[in-house]
Amino acid sequence: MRFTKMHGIGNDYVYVNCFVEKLPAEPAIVSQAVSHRNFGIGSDGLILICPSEVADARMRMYNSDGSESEMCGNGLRCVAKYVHDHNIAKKSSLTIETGRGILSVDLDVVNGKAQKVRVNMGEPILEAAKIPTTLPGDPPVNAALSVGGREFLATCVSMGNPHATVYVGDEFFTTTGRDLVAEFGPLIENAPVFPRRVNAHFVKVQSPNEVTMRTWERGSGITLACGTGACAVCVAGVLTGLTDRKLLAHLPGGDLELEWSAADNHVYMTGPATEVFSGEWFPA
Ligand SMILES: N[C@@H](CCC[C@H](N)C(=O)O)C(=O)O
Repeated sequence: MRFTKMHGIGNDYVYVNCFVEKLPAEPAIVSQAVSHRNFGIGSDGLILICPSEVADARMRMYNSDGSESEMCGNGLRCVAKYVHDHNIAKKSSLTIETGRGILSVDLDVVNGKAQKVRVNMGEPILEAAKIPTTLPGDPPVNAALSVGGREFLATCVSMGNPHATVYVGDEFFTTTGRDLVAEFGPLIENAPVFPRRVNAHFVKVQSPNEVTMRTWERGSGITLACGTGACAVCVAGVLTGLTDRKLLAHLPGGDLELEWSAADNHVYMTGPATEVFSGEWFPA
């Protein structure tokens, strides 16, 4: 199976061009196999770039545990770059069909290659039942969430996929010794109040326009970045009153620029997309 390895600020996926390539097995099985960092290619999951009847291309994304997600922000920027750079649609404005509908993307093209990508991520989903979560509130803002003997205040948003943001102190950003994101991330992901699990974001506010965040992703664990997560953190910051509508998010793999627009209620995400290498994978 021919593939291309790409990443958005370190959130790395194996991309397969399904305009020309056929998967050798079910995507869930392929995702688990290729994602393995020792026995596979090594990635946070698998992303399929497929033909679409309603957009320039369609994205399907699978986490490293094989589960399919509705959306992937870093993946979407990479899909747009691939569609442009590999001549599927040589346009600087593209539409991509995702699990949450058709999203539009603008590319910053330098020497014929897309570098920075701006995505209109659509409106955040704020009804608890649609996120989905059983925490109180539409949406739940600073809702009490007790896991592993610790109390968090969770603000929940869906960007097509479910996110919970908790504001924490410096102890969650030290990775030597006890890693609290590795400890509490899976407990939040699998808490019974999230019937379809959740992506968990641990956030420190630096200023009204700047945060530092670490993520435990549903189905993939700790990643270097989460694009939909950064969008959800932008929305959570406005809902809690902790940050403004325009936000610079520092993630372990790099920075993303976010805006929750008051004009159209859509969230905009801007960041880089990088192609690393292409190859051929031989299924066992
Ligand atoms: N890394 C992604 C999100 C990938 C999907 C997520 N783990 C889920 O299951 O919802 C991003 O950049 O948004």
